[in-house]
Amino acid sequence: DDVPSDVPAPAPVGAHTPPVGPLPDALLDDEEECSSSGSGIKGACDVPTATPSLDAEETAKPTGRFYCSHSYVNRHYELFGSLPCYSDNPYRSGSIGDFVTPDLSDGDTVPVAWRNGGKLVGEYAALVGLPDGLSSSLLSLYDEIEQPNVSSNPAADEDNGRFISTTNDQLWWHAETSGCVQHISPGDEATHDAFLERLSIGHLDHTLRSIAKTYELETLTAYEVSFARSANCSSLEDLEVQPETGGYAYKLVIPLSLRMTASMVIIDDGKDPDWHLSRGTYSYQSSVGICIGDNVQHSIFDVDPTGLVAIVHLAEIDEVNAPMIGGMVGSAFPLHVDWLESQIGRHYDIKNEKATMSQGRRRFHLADGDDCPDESTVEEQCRDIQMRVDCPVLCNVYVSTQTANDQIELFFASLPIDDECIDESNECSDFASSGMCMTDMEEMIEYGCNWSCLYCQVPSSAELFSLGVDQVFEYDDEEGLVTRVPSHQEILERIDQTVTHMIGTVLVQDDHKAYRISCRNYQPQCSYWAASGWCETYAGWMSQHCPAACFTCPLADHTKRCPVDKETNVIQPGEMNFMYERWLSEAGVDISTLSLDNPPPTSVDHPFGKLTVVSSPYYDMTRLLDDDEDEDDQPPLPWVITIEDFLTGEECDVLIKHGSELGYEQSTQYSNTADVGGSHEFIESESRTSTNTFCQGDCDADPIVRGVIDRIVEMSGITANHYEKLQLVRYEVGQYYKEHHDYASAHEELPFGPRILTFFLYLNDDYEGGGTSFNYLSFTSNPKRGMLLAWSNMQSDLQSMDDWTWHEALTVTKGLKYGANAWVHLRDYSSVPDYCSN
Ligand SMILES: O=C(O)CCC(=O)C(=O)O
Ligand SMILES: [Fe+2]
Repeated sequence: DDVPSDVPAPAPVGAHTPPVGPLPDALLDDEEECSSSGSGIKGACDVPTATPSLDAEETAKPTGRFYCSHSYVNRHYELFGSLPCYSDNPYRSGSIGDFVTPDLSDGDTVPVAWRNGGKLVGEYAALVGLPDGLSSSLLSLYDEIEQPNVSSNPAADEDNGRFISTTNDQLWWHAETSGCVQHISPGDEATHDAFLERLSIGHLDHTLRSIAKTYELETLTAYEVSFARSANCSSLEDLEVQPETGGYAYKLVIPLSLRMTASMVIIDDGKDPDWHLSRGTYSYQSSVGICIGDNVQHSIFDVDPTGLVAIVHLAEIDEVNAPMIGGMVGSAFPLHVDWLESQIGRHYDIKNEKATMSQGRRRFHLADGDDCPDESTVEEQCRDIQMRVDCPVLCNVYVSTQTANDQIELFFASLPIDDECIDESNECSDFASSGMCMTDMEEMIEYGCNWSCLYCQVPSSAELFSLGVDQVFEYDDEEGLVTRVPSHQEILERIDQTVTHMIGTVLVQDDHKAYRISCRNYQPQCSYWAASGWCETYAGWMSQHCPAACFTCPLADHTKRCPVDKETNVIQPGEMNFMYERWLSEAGVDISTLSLDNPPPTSVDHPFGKLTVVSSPYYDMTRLLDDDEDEDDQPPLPWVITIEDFLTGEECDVLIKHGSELGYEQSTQYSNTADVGGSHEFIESESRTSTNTFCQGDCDADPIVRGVIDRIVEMSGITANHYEKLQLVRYEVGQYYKEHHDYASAHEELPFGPRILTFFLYLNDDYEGGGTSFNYLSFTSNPKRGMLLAWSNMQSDLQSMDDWTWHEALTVTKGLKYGANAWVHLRDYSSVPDYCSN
């Protein structure tokens, strides 16, 4: 064998420290001849045998057909050694020469570079010895894409690629890139995963580790993968340039099915119009891949219509290069920057098992933009790359949050099936979705709702369990509340910790039983906020909206989060009527003599205005009852009273003015059904078509408004902290508020308690219709500007709502109606935080 045995070796990676400094002169020499014969793998010229010596570069003077020299470099241009290349490139005349590789075994990584006129080119390229199983593992995957489909229907071009759905539920994107190369890349993340799984079967992690060592990278992530076919290439057309990432992004090309003639060119820059003539080519060998890095122009060219390679894009992803890589949208799997960042530090594990896949890939949760099309047109529209970037969830590009539940599902799957765990009533799922598993655990157990409530000793239902809504990475912090923006990594860690908390505590510990259905993330930004410290800063609010991310499941229950203190009730049972009786006595009526036989007068002068008794417990109710109704079954009649001129005209005008300034909005109604977390919604409803606003800010601070509130306080004897802000209402012609009650049972469980009284104020009267009608009391008010209408919403015993005081605001038939509600609560209202208010 003519080949000197001391040709510099592809030394085991990391086995030496490369010398630093300028290139030795010897390497700047011009072409040298290859020394004749031998039995190299190329047949034409012997390939130097690899040996681990680094001292012999000067003696490595290949002769014969080797005519250029090239160097091993790392990414700092430090010299490792040199290898000859040979001159008789059969396809290109005038090229400097082809690179010749030694035999590489699995894990050997040889950084390579051509040298041209003393200049090193192709700075970040390396040959990589591949594990034996890798090609066959990937080929088997390619076979599953129904090859005939690929080869008989070449896709037109990049923009007109097409999706191929395979029988095993994979989705591939098949497009022809410039020239003659067809790319077949995963069309969704599940397929992407399948590809990575095959890579891991082939021990890709081992290869990646070698590459990472060669380039002195901490980590490598296989962020994009595809198959490439060189179909009908007749010239060097498929020129690509790796982006400039400072040495952190690479692509590894793995030969799968090639003839000896299939080649790849690597060149230095695109400035030379004859670039393809100026640099050498590299011919593939079966178990050697080529890793191409920054700024390296390269191309598959020519001659092998069946040529097939796999391309694995690798990067040490960080905040700097993620946007650069992410900017190169161009496959069916758009490289969203957020997605890339979320893969930081991810590496393929050495184990072949699927279970270790989680080591290699970060589950990623991305939200769709606002303008995504509806489902029906998705298939067509999602062929557009931009659409796939903008609507990744809709287009099924990235893993949806549901799969953050993978671990949870595994957890459930690992549990024994508990046959005892059943529902004994069909109503259980409704109970569960209304939050009763949390608030009424004893009843739910009695009903036998163990399954729906996940109460079983071993909660064996992944189906019902949820971490809540999809989590996102972005938060538009308009109010500037976030003091520290969390990194994606931190957000993902928070999601992981949430899963761990669920599996380790919530789903297994008895004291968390009640919260298994309700402990969720109710907002998409929960993990973001939690990672930024909000569980501490905004503890109460977060425990309502994000109990899962804050690990505060028991506080999902508002009775725990917002305790009710009945000791602070402003009136005691039986005292409800005292207020009205005091009014009468203030108007000179002797209330001690009042009885059914001696009812109060219907009209008296009160210091605050002309007082009319519309209804009182001393009035006869029989006229209000149907024939079949018995008086004894009915609660006593309530007090309903009007006081004319309670407000001055000026006060009315000021309130109307403030209402207009604040802006009236479509009114809502309070929903009595709680969501799973025990919160109640305000819903727009057909039964309330008017608009309203709340008197806050300038309105509430206005001395004239304060005067009105002081008067109501004096009149009621209940201090201002028990009132909601005045609700200013406005009805246009045709608007109304259908029969309803101001009492809301859900308020009983809230810190401020139910609305015991309503003071309704009429602010104008230049309209028609619009009276307030109490159908059970056969009374409809006759609106007068400045008039107060006062009634009780609860019976005097404070045990239940007063059914007599259902009421409605009749349709306004002409003009505009303005009014105001002052609602009085049983307990303090003003200091109750928002997160305890519904
Ligand atoms: O506008 C009215 O007359 C009554 C309004 C009312 O009942 C309410 O807003 O709750
Ligand atoms: Fe009302």
